[in-house]
Amino acid sequence: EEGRRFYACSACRDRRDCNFFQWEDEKVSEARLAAREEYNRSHQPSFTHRQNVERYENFVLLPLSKRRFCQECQQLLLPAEWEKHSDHRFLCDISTAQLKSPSQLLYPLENKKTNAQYLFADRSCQFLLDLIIDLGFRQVLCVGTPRLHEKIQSKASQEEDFRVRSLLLDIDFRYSQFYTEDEFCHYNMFNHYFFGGEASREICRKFLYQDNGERVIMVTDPPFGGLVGALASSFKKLMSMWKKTEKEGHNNQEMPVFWIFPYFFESRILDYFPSFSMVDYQVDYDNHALYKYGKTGRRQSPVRIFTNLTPSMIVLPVEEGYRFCAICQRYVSSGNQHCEICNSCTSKDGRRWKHCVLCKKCVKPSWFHCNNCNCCALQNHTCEKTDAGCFVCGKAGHKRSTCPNSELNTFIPFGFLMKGQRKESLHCFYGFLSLSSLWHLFFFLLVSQMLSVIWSKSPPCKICINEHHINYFILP
Ligand SMILES: C[S@@+](CC[C@H](N)C(=O)[O-])C[C@H]1O[C@@H](n2cnc3c(N)ncnc32)[C@H](O)[C@@H]1O
Ligand SMILES: [Zn+2]
Ligand SMILES: [Zn+2]
Ligand SMILES: [Zn+2]
Ligand SMILES: [Zn+2]
Ligand SMILES: [Zn+2]
Repeated sequence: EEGRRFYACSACRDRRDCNFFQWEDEKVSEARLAAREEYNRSHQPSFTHRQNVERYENFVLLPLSKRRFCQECQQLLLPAEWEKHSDHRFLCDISTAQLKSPSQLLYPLENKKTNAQYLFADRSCQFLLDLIIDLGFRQVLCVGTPRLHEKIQSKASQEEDFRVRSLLLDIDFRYSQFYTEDEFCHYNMFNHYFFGGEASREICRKFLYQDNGERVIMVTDPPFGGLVGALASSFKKLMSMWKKTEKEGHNNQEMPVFWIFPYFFESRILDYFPSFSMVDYQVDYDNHALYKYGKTGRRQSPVRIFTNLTPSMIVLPVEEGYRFCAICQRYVSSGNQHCEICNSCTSKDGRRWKHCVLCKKCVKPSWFHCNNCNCCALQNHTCEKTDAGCFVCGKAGHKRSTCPNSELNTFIPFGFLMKGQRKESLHCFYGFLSLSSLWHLFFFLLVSQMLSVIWSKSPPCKICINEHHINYFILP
């Protein structure tokens, strides 16, 4: 049952996007190392960040009629380069306003697991910025939040008395065409890696040190398919970078953080950050199909803000139906009723939850208590027989939801077993494959036949929002 440890690409997390693979204890031959180096050299972006900054400086000097953007290469073009892109689709007359909104100009890399670029709807982006300003923050470290960064940057360049500054850390190198080295660092948030080396890390460190780090907040919105553990480890490193600033008298403080993530990851995030709590605010996006329309006709989003700031400080818009619960001392969504027995506003998804006396907790409105399973579940669920053992590891005495071995045996396509994947991956397609019994293999073949028919029309996974699989398990 022991897994074998290996290295793979943390940024892509899909072998179709990046096939790097190496056993932990593998000896790699000189020839293979050289081939790898060569591959890396030939796959560098065509321009460095520095070159891109210089190109941008030249670009803004051009008259409107000479400003082109190649949509196929996702690149600003200087007149000398037009020829090379003549049979590509391109945009003309790129205005200063367009240059200040790169997230509108660039197409979102949303199909790839790697980027999962879901951009904030303006309503949510404005809400975040207003909140940040009202809380008195002046430096915003934007980790994978290009749209928030862009809003801050363009306000700062237009309004003289706007004092907020921001630095974007993101894996999407296309942004290096629009921002200087002080405004954008090419960064992998799954392993805390600065592609620009020590100089780039130093820019980040300096940014966190401004004002003695007193008014810094980090706002991050990672791809939802990513491992919480890997993200948490990187965020802890960023937080400890901040902690090293010499702040008088508050050495035990944590850097304030907004981590934007779906509500069903709450327990995973709290495992790593016990000081965090979930805010009821529903974060909206422009470009994904995840939303369901609620009874009120308003879109319901499962995405929330997790923060280490005191909940009562996070004021949510009353005009959108949020209200303050005086007992819980926090703003909650309109449907979230205070339960007298739990003594808390217990809803996680915005709907009104109901209390189950037998489970001793509040549950989703669509759930009923099942005497077989001894817990609440959907009416038409299939009972998990306790004597059949756990769904994940097969051992008796617990169910898959509490399986202590669920980190094991997660199957990665093309035949590699990976240890270290955690429970949250189990809801996904690949996690499904991991359950290594023949029965599951058979069932998988059956389902994949069905899937191939409906594949093109299949909705995104309700849980992690990736589009290429459907969730099979609904987490409790
Ligand atoms: C869910 S989107 C969030 C965008 C945000 N809602 C906004 O509108 O500004 C995820 C962002 O993280 C970035 N990203 C994806 N993988 C990353 C990685 N390994 N390291 C750093 N950034 C990454 C993407 O390029 C994208 O900008
Ligand atoms: Zn082109
Ligand atoms: Zn309450
Ligand atoms: Zn209750
Ligand atoms: Zn119950
Ligand atoms: Zn049951």
